Amino acid sequence: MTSAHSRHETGYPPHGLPPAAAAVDLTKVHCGGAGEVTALDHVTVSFHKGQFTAIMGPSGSGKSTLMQCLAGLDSPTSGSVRIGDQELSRLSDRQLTQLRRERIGFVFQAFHLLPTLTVAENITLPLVIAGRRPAPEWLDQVITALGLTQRLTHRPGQLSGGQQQRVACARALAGRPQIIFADEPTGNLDSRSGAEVLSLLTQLVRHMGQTIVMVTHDPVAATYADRVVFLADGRIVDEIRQPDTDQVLERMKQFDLPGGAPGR
Ligand SMILES: Nc1ncnc2c1ncn2[C@@H]1O[C@H](COP(=O)(O)OP(=O)(O)OP(=O)(O)O)[C@@H](O)[C@H]1O
Repeated sequence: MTSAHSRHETGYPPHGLPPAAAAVDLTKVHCGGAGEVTALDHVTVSFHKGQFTAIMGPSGSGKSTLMQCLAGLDSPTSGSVRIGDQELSRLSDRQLTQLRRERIGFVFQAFHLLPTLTVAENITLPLVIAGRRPAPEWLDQVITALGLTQRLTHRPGQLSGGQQQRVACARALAGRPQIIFADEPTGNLDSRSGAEVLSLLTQLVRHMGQTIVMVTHDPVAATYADRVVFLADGRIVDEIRQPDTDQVLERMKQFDLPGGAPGR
């Protein structure tokens, strides 16, 4: 197990390239009916280009909040977020929407496909909405990589859950995003379909240089990643590179122990 370099700093690229995404000293306080909740507490983390990172941690540890802030869907209370060389706080709402459309792909637990559209139409829909023209060669490459060539005229209802999630992955990739954020992408799939989707995500990283950040509760899913970052109580408490299931399970067990977030 590789411990984080310090409790506030983890994941700077060893090769000196700028990261695909980074949070620096990121704090997010949610103000709700029950008062203020510090969901992220001075988090500094970066995500290398061409790497697959999993984010894990107990329920309520801040995983979704971190992903939402990184993707520009939520704004930090303090600290900063960069996608590539672009700091998000400097952008107007309109520029942020444009950045999300052009540079970020999303995959969610629910596939969010439109049932009346074909697979091909679902894949290109975000591009069409954004007024962008799909690049045919790139689309071919994506569709082939995700094994969807024979499914393009099908409707989502004619596909299995795993196939539908592959369509959602193709849709996320269609605009050639710099980074894909995946929130529990296998949460609705049986283990075999989940493994298939995760293998395909891994292929996208290995062969197409895609950068992926995935939130997951599943230790097996996390082992497909190059690196697992652990959050507890809004802080990054550890990371494992080239994880195996035993290491991840062992680390997760510690969260159940009293004071179970060593590294803080
Ligand atoms: N909109 C909100 N308003 C108030 N509190 C919130 C809001 N969103 C999240 N929180 C709180 O912030 C903390 C972190 O939540 P977050 O959803 O980021 O955790 P998580 O690790 O993704 O949890 P889970 O694994 O259960 O999805 C929790 O205490 C949560 O209740």
